[in-house]
Amino acid sequence: MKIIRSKDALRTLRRSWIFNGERVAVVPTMGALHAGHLSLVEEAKKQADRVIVTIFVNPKQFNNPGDLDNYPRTEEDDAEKLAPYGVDALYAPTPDQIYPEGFATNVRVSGLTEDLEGAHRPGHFDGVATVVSKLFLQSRADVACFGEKDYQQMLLVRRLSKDLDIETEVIGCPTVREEDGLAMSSRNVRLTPEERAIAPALKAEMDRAADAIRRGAEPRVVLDSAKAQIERAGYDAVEYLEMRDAETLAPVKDLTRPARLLAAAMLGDVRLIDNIAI
Ligand SMILES: Nc1ncnc2c1ncn2[C@@H]1O[C@H](COP(=O)(O)OP(=O)(O)OP(=O)(O)O)[C@@H](O)[C@H]1O
Ligand SMILES: CC(C)(CO)[C@@H](O)C(=O)[O-]
Ligand code: BAL
Repeated sequence: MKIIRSKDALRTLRRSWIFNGERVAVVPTMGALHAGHLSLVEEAKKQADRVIVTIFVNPKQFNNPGDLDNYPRTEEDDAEKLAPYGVDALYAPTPDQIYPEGFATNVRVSGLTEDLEGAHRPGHFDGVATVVSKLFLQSRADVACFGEKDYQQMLLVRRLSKDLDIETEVIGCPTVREEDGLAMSSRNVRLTPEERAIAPALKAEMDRAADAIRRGAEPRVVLDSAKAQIERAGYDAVEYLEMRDAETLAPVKDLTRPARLLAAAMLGDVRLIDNIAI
């Protein structure tokens, strides 16, 4: 696996692959890799001949400076984790390769990003859209794998790729979970043992709520009661727990179209998100 720091080196490598008619996949990450990321790498291997994993902790998408400072950075371990997966290149650019002196462009996807995560993390999705546009254009990959764990992010990336005529197809991959149902996330390592024991309550209550709604209970009542249960289990605050159209994320009141439950909640100073199909 080659470790690449510059966009020029990435371009040279990609050109040699394209010259041989090989398909290229990219898996964008912020590092601190876990089994969720590795499932994206496995899907990328199925989709293409060559796989690039990117690691870049993107300052532009952190709305909270403490979160950026505390974000785990474990590049050596990450490279070791990737080694058995037959990844061709690890692209871990220096910041100037993404945001050179004078950088002044902002990519914003409207509509999809204004609510849910967008409402609670101002500026976050502009940062994601901007960096993902750059990673797509620098890698010129045929496909990119994104996790459903960050469902709103996956939809916005799909939208921007279509809107900007970027020829990178966005593939969504299912959320990988711990045995007790907690969605794997790089931020989970910041939970104390007590918080880690409480953490599965979020998914458990979402499952219970989804069952009740499928059986015909009134969604608003079910979701309000699920929020209260999550807080009773020990979460500090549920920021949102909503039922939305699975494609547009518009609010929905019934199950006439595929829908999704999406939630974000604070546990101590760690913010966890999750979503499930309903
Ligand atoms: N549990 C998971 N299952 C499937 N994909 C995942 C999972 N966790 C993260 N991903 C995906 O991996 C990619 C990189 O995500 P990222 O590096 O932010 O990891 P993360 O664990 O989501 O970290 P964070 O703590 O920032 O949420 C994204 O496409 C994300 O959706
Ligand atoms: C897509 C991404 C790598 C952009 O920085 C990030 O938001 C993430 O890790 O999900
Ligand atoms: N996993 C999405 C990136 C973020 O939370 O900043």
